Amino acid sequence: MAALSVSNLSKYFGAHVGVDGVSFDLESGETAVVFGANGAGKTTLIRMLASLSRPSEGEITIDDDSLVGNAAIRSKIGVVAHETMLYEELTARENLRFHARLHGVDESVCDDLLETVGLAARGSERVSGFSHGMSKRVSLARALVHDPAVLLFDEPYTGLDQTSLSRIESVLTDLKDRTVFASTHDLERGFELADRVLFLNDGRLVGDLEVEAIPDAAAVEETYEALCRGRPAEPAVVDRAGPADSGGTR
Ligand SMILES: Nc1ncnc2c1ncn2[C@@H]1O[C@H](COP(=O)(O)OP(=O)(O)OP(=O)(O)O)[C@@H](O)[C@H]1O
Repeated sequence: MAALSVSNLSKYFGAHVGVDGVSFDLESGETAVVFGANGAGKTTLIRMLASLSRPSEGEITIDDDSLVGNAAIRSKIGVVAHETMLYEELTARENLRFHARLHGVDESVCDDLLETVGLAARGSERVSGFSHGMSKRVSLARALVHDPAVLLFDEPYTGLDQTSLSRIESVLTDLKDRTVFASTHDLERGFELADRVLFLNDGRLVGDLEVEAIPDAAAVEETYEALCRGRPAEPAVVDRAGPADSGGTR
């Protein structure tokens, strides 16, 4: 049974297609990184998985239960989105405790998580005074409060100071037993983190490769370009998504 299953998922913005017939399964404990050019559909895809946006078509299941419109299943997901979605006037600890109460979780996990993201000493400070990197770390801690089966992270490494970057990188590395789905432009770090790399182009999944099929981080871009041209990448790789022009129905 796949931990996260996405079937023929599409999102239309009027006549414009943001995500087009995307399908993939993630096994429990797998980390997948989605890579694609600007406008390829990464954020749109993650927002649908995070229930922040309703799919136009298709299905998302977590442990075989349908996600859309199902609050109980939504709680199996932790989300770090572009917007940190924190309460700016609350302290870091209060933000985490609020989330713990929402999910009926023992609040004692909050201090452990602040420690995990390197903010134990700043827990009593209001988030409004935090840098972008610190807010992102609080957002990551909050996403983990309810011990979700699946963590979604949109652009974990973008716009961060070095301290936040190293800390987030190390937390994600330590989450290796969890199912993680992240988008990134950071090929080097994304490659280090991933078991699987999904390639999006113009909303379509043009490749879905085990990381072992890609020689190194430098080859990710080259692989992407080959897949966008509709060719199998070199060296020979398994492209489970099929040819680039196989999309969903409209
Ligand atoms: N709310 C919206 N209304 C209309 N079009 C949208 C909306 N959100 C996204 N799009 C379009 O959908 C496509 C996919 O956008 P998306 O933001 O998901 O791409 P992305 O891969 O995350 O890009 P980036 O790397 O720049 O963040 C783009 O063409 C974008 O302009």
